[in-house]
Amino acid sequence: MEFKNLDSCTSFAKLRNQEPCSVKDMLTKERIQAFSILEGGGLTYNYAAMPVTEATIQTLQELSNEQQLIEKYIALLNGETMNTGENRLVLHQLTRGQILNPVFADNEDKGKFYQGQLEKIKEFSSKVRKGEITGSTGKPFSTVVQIGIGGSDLGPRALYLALKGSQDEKQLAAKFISNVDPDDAADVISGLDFETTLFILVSKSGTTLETLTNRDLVIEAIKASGIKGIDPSRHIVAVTSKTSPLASSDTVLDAFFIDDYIGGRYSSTSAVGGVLLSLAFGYETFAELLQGAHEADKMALENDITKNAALMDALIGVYLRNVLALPTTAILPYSQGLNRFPAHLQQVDMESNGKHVNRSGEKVSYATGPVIFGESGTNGQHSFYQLLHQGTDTVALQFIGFSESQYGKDIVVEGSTSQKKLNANLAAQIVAFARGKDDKNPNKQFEGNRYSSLLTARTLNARTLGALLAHYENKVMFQGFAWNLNSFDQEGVQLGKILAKKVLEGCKDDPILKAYADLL
Ligand SMILES: O=P(O)(O)OC[C@H]1O[C@H](O)[C@H](O)[C@@H](O)[C@@H]1O
Repeated sequence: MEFKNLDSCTSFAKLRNQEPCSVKDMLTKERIQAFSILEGGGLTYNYAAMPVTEATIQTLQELSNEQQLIEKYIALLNGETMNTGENRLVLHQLTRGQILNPVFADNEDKGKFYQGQLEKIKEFSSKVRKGEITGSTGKPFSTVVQIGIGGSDLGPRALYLALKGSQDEKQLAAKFISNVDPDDAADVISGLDFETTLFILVSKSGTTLETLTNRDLVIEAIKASGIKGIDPSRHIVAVTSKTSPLASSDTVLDAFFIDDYIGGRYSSTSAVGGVLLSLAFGYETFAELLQGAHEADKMALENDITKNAALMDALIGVYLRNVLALPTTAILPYSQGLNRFPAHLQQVDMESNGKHVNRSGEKVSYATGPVIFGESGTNGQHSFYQLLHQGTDTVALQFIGFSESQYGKDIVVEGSTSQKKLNANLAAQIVAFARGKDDKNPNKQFEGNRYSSLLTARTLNARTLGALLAHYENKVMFQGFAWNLNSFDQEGVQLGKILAKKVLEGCKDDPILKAYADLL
């Protein structure tokens, strides 16, 4: 396997020399049908409104071959040390099922280890949901609160919100405490009945300041509640690494484990998301989510880019970033359930590929990960779409849509249901962005040629959600390979943490830090 920079690829030079095309006149019914890829898990990726021709696609295929994107994915699945910065394997796909060879590390079969944790989650969540495991005063649990930050919060939270509307059976309510701002915890705690609340303390490292602080805050609040006989340790479970300080703690009801080979932002399909989702919706729902993700992971092995949605999305993304020089990507789900999904993808994408050096630590001379932002539609239309339509920057657009709503509670107003109105808006936006509109008045002129892709499924459920999650994780992975980055470490978040510690220690010898600290 060869690791080389994007700008040393002959296929990339070829791509740059091709005449860019405009989607303005290209969008036809035939193209919409043809430029579509079935992804596992009931998901379809459509790239008809992306500025690519058959020639572009051919060259992107050459780039995929030249950068050995599939070979690198295979190596990752087979347990090669792809996270070179931290000298770790990268095994999040294995949390949803084994695809290739068994992977051995730390003297164990890692697939079996993750499976073992799943079994444990299944049993525990079932007992809690049946009331066989209760709080310390004997009442069954009815609420779970996840305490965690970054990958231990964003993914699980986004997935929980996405599935809340697709379940009609018994649900345990879930809430989240992440920020070290005490108002976050205070707000959540104020509405809780501690006797029926189970806290899930999630920290892979077991050392994250925010999470440990919030744990202590919660324990103090439980103690201060004055509830007779309440024991905080019977209301907390931990999700962490076996070696973390939280694991050895006798202050928790139970502990579930992940390991160093699951990056925080890729941990939603491990115990980090599994405990919460299984408690809230039942283990079967979590298993369906894993199944959807596993199906998409398997599809991502396809060499032919016209049959591999995540790979195609990744390569078109590279084209937009490195040939058309677009700095930003907007994630636009036309689904209220996905309203925190863009926030999760910000971490997945920007923490993975927001890097300026390659795997060998050399500075690269091309653009890497884009800025990601997003909001659910149609809300976003009434906010930032003005810039998307008529601003001076072209933003790469990624729409997500579903034919059916989750709750199915809908009425016909003026001849159409709300779901129809939602999807009519989505279709209209894609066409408006691509085609634009001529007008004599420059203020009302839409240039068009603004590119978008569309991920669709019949409805947002556990399986399609799992596939959607895997789609983006795999897209980011392929882009990291194409850019020759290590997408699996995150050194860039360290400096601020270290300086914050210095501030807490009294700033010692740094007058600038002290000046800022004194402002607050
Ligand atoms: O799960 P934890 O070890 O508490 O880590 C929580 C978060 O901390 C760091 O800031 C990392 O940048 C994130 O990738 C991680 O998800």
